[in-house]
Amino acid sequence: MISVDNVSVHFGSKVALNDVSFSVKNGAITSLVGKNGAGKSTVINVLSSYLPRYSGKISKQRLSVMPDADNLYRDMTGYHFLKMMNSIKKNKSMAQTDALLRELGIWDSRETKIKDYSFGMKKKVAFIQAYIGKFDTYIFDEPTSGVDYAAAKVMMARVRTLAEKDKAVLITSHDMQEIEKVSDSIILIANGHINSQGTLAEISEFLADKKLLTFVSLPEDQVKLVALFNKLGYITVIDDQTSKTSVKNAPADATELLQKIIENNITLKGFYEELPSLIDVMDAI
Ligand SMILES: Nc1ncnc2c1ncn2[C@@H]1O[C@H](COP(=O)(O)OP(=O)(O)OP(=O)(O)O)[C@@H](O)[C@H]1O
Repeated sequence: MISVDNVSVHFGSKVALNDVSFSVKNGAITSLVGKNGAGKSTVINVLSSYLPRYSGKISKQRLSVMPDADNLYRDMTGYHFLKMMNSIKKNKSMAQTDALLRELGIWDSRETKIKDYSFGMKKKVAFIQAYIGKFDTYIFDEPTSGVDYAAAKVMMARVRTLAEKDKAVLITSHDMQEIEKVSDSIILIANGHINSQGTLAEISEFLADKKLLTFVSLPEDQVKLVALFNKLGYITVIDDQTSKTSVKNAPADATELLQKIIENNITLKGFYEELPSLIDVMDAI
């Protein structure tokens, strides 16, 4: 668990974080999302104690932080470095490290010096270093940037395992689709302020006009369905290839609308709500 209350950070006259409050709960993946310069690294640096000067209150438990890929021991081999970290973290065996090296596809390069690794290979070593050991809270700053798709999937599955073990996990990423997929809670940061924190449904509430309620009808019923929606004053988006009709200004409770559809003898194959995407949210803040 991390609890950040009214934290501010100044770099000279520049206010990097302005009265920031949020929490990172156990058993969940929390993502910190914001544009370049929003304040994500400053949050992580202050949590990791790299920035000792701040005002406000931070409560945290034993923390493991993924290091910067360029801050690893350059002259050691990946394996030598991880063996050293494994022993510092008092792990009894290398089993977990070996498994991760294999899963992330760098087992065969383990005896190569870190300075001769590609950026993505360094990120993998940095991820493993943060992952091994027993901590309460884990911070992964852009773990998958520059990492191949297969390895990024492995990383995110491993991050999920930590949350399932009731650890608190904070990650950052510029990959909005990845964030949407993995996050239990999203913290939106903009210009050093926390804009909002919650699930995608919660943080996108202000974009209610972008929410769509989509109905899948029999192809022959679509014209009737569209006519009904128009009669009821709804704005529709029609896809006649898939027989999907979406309603833009749908009510929060669709019960009455469904009753009207049934009364008009229209057969539905399904209906579902489409939330605004995280990209829509980012575009709007
Ligand atoms: N050491 C520093 N000295 C002065 N200003 C700084 C320093 N570090 C960060 N800043 C400023 O603080 C603000 C927040 O920067 P930060 O690095 O936290 O952003 P970020 O969200 O991590 O961005 P990115 O996505 O580009 O990594 C920016 O305006 C940046 O210019």
